[in-house]
Amino acid sequence: MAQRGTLGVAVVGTGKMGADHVRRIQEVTSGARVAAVVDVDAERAKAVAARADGCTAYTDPAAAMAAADVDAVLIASPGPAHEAALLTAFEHGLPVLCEKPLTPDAASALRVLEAERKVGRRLVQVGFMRRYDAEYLRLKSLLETGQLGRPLMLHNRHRNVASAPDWRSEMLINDSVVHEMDVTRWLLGQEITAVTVLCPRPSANAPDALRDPQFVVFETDGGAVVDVEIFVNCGFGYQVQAEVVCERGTARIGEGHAMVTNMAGRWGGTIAQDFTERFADAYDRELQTWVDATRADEVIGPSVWDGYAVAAVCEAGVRSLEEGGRAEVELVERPGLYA
Ligand SMILES: NC(=O)c1ccc[n+]([C@@H]2O[C@H](COP(=O)([O-])OP(=O)(O)OC[C@H]3O[C@@H](n4cnc5c(N)ncnc54)[C@H](O)[C@@H]3O)[C@@H](O)[C@H]2O)c1
Ligand SMILES: O[C@H]1[C@H](O)[C@@H](O)[C@H](O)[C@@H](O)[C@H]1O
Repeated sequence: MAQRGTLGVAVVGTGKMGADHVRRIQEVTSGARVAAVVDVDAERAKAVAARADGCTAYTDPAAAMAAADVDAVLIASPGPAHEAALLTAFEHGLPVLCEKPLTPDAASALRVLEAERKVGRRLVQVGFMRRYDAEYLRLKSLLETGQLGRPLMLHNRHRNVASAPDWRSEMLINDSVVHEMDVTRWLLGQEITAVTVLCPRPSANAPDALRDPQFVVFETDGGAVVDVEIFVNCGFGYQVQAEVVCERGTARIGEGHAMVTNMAGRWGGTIAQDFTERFADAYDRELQTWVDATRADEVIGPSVWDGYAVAAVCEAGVRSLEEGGRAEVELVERPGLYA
């Protein structure tokens, strides 16, 4: 099939991620241009539009998606605004790269799933960027060789320097552990069936009433047990680490030892401070993959089913956090479109 010409992308939401994706499309990605930006904050949209040649600023996503020079949509507005933007994109038959989460809860994710099924073909790639990170890709390839035997356990650490002052305890699950939910399903090829959240004494550095850190345990339908330490006010850096324990060996990523320095009687290195630094390559690869696939009229990568399944796991996680104990995950039957 002939490849489409340069893809005109509308970026919806021009905050931290949206503005970074606009820069990426302009400076890093080939085969795409920013045709439109949308933000409910008109001044912000205008300021970001001014950085891209021939880009129009909008405040209404529907108006941008109706524009003749828009061929695809990148959604980087806050999670609660994703459903409306996705449904509008479906009305126009536009392919979408939607930042995580697909939507903030399983019911709305299911509505998006039903709407995409009505369209009759996949349109959405969900922005679970860790699937494009070089270290995670190496880990996945190693597991696929079968050399290590079957995976039994997966240990994860996910640390952020500091949370925003308005963070609530469930956001550690919905905004952060959401990535380990996707990574678990993708790396192991198994669904998560139950979640247990344990809360140690909160760090004195966490804002008032925030239960930080949390220790989250997943059980999977393949019999694996997965743990996640999530600590969003660790103070010292941004760290994402994973170790898979298999029958014949283990494999660990995320040590961040790309460069080790020796100086003044000490050895060491630096720790990334933020996800835009740690996952810069992953975001670049994610976006280029989406552009290339879209230009070839294909949709690959994390699907609406993945977004829905993770939303259901998040709900179980929040139930366990709020009510204590182990919460089971309920999923509808997987439709053929996502087989
Ligand atoms: N993949 C990752 O690692 C990663 C990292 C950070 C954020 N995210 C996700 O990216 C999305 C955006 O996060 P952010 O940190 O950039 O947020 P942000 O608050 O910095 O920016 C959001 C922007 O969207 C605008 N907005 C709000 N409602 C809108 C609507 N209905 N239509 C258009 N614009 C609207 C806001 O005015 C703001 O400019 C979220 O879904 C978030 O979870 C993903
Ligand atoms: O929204 C961000 C983002 O998703 C990061 O990738 C994650 O590490 C953070 O914990 C979260 O707050």
